[in-house]
Amino acid sequence: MSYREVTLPVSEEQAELLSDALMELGALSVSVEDRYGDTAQEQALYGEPGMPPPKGAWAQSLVRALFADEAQADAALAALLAEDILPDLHDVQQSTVEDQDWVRLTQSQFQPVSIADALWIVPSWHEPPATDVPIIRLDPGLAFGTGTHPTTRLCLEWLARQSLRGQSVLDYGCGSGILAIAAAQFGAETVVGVDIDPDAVAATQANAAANGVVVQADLPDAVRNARFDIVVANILSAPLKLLAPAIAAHVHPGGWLVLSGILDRQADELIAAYAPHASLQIDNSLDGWVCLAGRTHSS
Ligand SMILES: C[S@@+](CC[C@H](N)C(=O)[O-])C[C@H]1O[C@@H](n2cnc3c(N)ncnc32)[C@H](O)[C@@H]1O
Repeated sequence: MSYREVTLPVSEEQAELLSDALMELGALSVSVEDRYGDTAQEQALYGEPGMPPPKGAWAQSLVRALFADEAQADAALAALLAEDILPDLHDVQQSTVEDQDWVRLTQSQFQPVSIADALWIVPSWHEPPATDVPIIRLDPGLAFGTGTHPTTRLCLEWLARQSLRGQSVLDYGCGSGILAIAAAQFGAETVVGVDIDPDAVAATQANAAANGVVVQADLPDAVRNARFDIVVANILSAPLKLLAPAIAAHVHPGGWLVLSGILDRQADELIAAYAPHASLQIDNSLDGWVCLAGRTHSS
């Protein structure tokens, strides 16, 4: 069995109208994605404090609609033209999508990941490797962080190089809780994860419990006046810059601040934004991303 996929490049304003129209016209599913996803031009749609609320689509979006067959896809496109929702079929593409075991296919994309020979991240459907190093059991879910993304990996590698015994660690923007769980498994005494997304807070709580470690997960307000020996924040350049005073204020004087989610070309700007609070340097880079680390000023 196969399906017919129709792909339409659209502007932000058109994305919702077109998605609704495609569903009305019998699409089995419709998804909207960043036309420039996974490139240097990709856009984040976070609702950051002090910034406009998140939008429903990207400036240049791709709408993908799945139809039962080619005839239904053609009929839907004809209706969009007749209704003047589409001016022409110039940039519209169609392709055949073979039916597959989607669960198995998704699972096959998440293999066990080894971090610096110091940690394994293993999905629940895989046998854990025979190893002496800590293992995090983690499945992809609603919250970001499976260990496969370079920004997460860079933070995990930094944590793996530290001696965390007796240290307090804050994972700012904890997503799945992967960094917080790793810190706890590496021996940190107190570990807290905060996130503006309640789904991420719930995911961190569930993942920490599933891995048998104690991580306190909450919304950022819960740690308003708290300080830690180490703060790791894997967010993105724009929010990291905006939050510089707030994030830096969570680090004890002379403690470590580790920032990720930063493209190579954004490193200097971030180092400058944090200069009043900490002496950051590029710790490591991977696939165009850098991780910055440094100690906060002593007083
Ligand atoms: C790229 S994910 C990182 C997840 C995980 N820490 C990792 O390294 O894989 C960024 C996370 O930061 C959260 N986030 C974004 N802006 C934030 C903010 N202003 N305060 C707290 N969390 C934020 C997002 O909801 C998301 O879960």
